[in-house]
Amino acid sequence: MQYVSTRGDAPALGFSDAVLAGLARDGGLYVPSEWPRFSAADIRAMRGLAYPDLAIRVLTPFLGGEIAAPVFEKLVREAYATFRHEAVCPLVQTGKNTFILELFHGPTLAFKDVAMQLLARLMDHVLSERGQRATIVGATSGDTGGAAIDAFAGRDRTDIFILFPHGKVSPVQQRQMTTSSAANVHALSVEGNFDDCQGLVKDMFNDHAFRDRVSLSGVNSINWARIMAQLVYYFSSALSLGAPDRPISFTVPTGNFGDIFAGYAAKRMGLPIERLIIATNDNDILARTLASGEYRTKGVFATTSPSMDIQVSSNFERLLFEAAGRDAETVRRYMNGLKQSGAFTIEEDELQRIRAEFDAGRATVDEVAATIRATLEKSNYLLDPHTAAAVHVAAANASGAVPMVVLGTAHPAKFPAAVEAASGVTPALPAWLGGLMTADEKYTILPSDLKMVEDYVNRHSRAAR
Ligand SMILES: Cc1ncc(COP(=O)(O)O)c(C=O)c1O
Ligand SMILES: N[C@@H](CCOP(=O)(O)O)C(=O)O
Repeated sequence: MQYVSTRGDAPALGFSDAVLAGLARDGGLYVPSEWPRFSAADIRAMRGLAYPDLAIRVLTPFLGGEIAAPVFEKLVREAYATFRHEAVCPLVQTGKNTFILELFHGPTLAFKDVAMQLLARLMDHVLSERGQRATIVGATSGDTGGAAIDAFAGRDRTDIFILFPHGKVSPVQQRQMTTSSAANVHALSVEGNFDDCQGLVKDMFNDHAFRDRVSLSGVNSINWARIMAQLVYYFSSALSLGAPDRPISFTVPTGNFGDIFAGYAAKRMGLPIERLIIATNDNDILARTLASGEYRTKGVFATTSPSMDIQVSSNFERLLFEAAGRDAETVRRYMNGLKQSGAFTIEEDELQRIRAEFDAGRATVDEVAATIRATLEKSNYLLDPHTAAAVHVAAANASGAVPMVVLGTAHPAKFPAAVEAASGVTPALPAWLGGLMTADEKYTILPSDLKMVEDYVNRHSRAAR
């Protein structure tokens, strides 16, 4: 198994190199050179597997034989032992044919833990084998940062630098990034929005001299291993609802398009997914794009679901690559348009291919609040605002006959102010996170300036040469 760049101008890499590379050197994103396929019989044989065993079965084809089976099994088992629910990602029924896939039972109460706990262990393993160190950079609108810091804190082979938008994440999210006492953790509060943070991270990767000097690696969903780990829970939930003998639809609260792209990947691997529904908040660029064919950025609005306050949705590039029949030149043209004028128009046949798999909808701040309230009243289930956006969009798109699984991406206690305002209930943090809100914070405020961020990273990275 090799990994190829969506922009076609970077060398194809094996699994370990693709994981360490993060972003390809041509600015593109790595995807597998071909999608592994499971037959219906293969999928049927996965029924009843515990989550770690399922992960081993589903993910092994992506490794290209580069990680020995017993090593990979150990890393997977350790990663999911950090979760506080025996099922790892349990499925909860909230309506006649509607379900919430709870992805927030990991250490930081967000779906990011599912991939990050495995990615940190994989990177550590590859770096140890090679006797190398790496500098990790990541951009976050709130959840990726905390999950990455938890997973990488104290690891000797990596220093981690997380860029978050100053004053635009929830207090719980901020503290999950700023209260780590590990010496290898650096929380950087950037004067800008998430798109600025993500732009800085991509610019660091595209500055090849800097990239090589500090041995740069990334933990955002630009890193293929993030998407790979996230596709396992599409299998686990579909299997428990009757796959491969029954189709399932998924609605996914979407920002950077990583989580829903994992669903697309699962479908390409043979999982019978009927519809993939993109749910956005007021930052509805993806819903507008599916409706009009034009991807056009406009200002970012601050909402009650801050982790989805995104305009430049990185992983949409991976979908464009597939929709264009893996034509890297088309992707380069679209991405140049985005860089130069903040917009591009998708060719009609490619748009039709995207619409054949995906629907999209939007939930406003008021609709999110109403959904939190109504779901508590009807189903006695307390949603976080991101999951609520998806529940709202799912209701408008459900067919009734096909089970609809909504991805529950965060625990409501990460967003107590919004949840309380909507429902009157203040969700409590689990006891094991009890000290979070009183621990000392440590972070550095930086302007949204590439040179200043690179200088900071250079001075604090142990991998810098
Ligand atoms: C709670 C929550 N829901 C949804 C999303 C959107 O996921 P993605 O960026 O993979 O589309 C995020 C951020 O990634 C998030 O933190
Ligand atoms: N919503 C994310 C934004 C970064 O997304 P990623 O999946 O590319 O890491 C966040 O919470 O940080």
